[in-house]
Amino acid sequence: MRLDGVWLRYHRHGPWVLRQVDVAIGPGEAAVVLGRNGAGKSTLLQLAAGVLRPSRGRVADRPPVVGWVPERFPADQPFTVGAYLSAMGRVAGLRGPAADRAVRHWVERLGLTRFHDVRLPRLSKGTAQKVGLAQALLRPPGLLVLDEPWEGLDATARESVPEIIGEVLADGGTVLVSDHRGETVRLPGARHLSVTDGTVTEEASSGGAAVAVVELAVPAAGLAAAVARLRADGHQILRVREHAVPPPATHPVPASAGPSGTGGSGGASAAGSPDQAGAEAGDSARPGPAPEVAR
Ligand SMILES: Nc1ncnc2c1ncn2[C@@H]1O[C@H](COP(=O)(O)OP(=O)(O)OP(=O)(O)O)[C@@H](O)[C@H]1O
Repeated sequence: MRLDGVWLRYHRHGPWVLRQVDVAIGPGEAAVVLGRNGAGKSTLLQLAAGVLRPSRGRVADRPPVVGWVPERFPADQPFTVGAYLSAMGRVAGLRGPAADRAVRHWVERLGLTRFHDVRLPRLSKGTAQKVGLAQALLRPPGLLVLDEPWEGLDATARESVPEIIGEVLADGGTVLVSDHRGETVRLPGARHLSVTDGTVTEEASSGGAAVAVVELAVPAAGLAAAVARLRADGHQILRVREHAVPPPATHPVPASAGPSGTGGSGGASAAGSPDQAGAEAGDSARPGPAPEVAR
């Protein structure tokens, strides 16, 4: 699918949120949309999914089946989980046994069985998010668009998101996912699109490229915000640890200083243990003593 010269503003005389966006993502490709809060990530995703229409330009070659997972599942609806998913299956064009099978499959896979007869407004945020994920997958999507899919999910469900994305890609689907926390380190093959000042640029993939490890100290009270900001800027958080007193400052090591200075092993360890990332980010960022956390 392609966004050709797409511009978007929400009101006729309002500010442009996105300007001249030209992006093409092919079958079997995943792209992660990065950017600060309010940068325009959700807007870009909604344009791709067809929830919003461009003010200028066009979206072309959108696959016929689109799975759309909004950042916040609209749980204020008087249906049970089972009834809602069955209805969404019908909306997606599934009929009879095919709809029942799809609902059963995703309810079981996402651990929703015991919530089948529970009404949506009574669900916790995380469980409601899983229902939002399930409805997008009832028919195998040619395009899966996920807005911050990790938000509010429990650890098990978080693990299943990259798995599900991998399956959609393996079936030739296209995946677009926004991530202000940098959790998409779990999608190593994905392209990275950065939204800044209304424009979208593609970041060079760091796959295979040398990385450097920078140690920095931040005030404990501002840890969560600092971690979020660094991730939003596309940096990988390898580890967070607490110090009773600020550690002594060290000087930057020149890139030519050899393996211990270039951080080659740090990059490898980040790639080797990314699954710890984010699941505990909120925990490690809370005030109070925290164990050393690998990320
Ligand atoms: N329905 C709307 N009407 C008017 N302005 C909107 C609307 N939705 C979003 N905006 C504005 O568009 C800009 C981009 O918002 P968007 O939600 O796309 O950002 P985002 O990068 O997804 O942010 P976040 O990470 O906080 O979800 C913001 O300035 C926001 O206030």
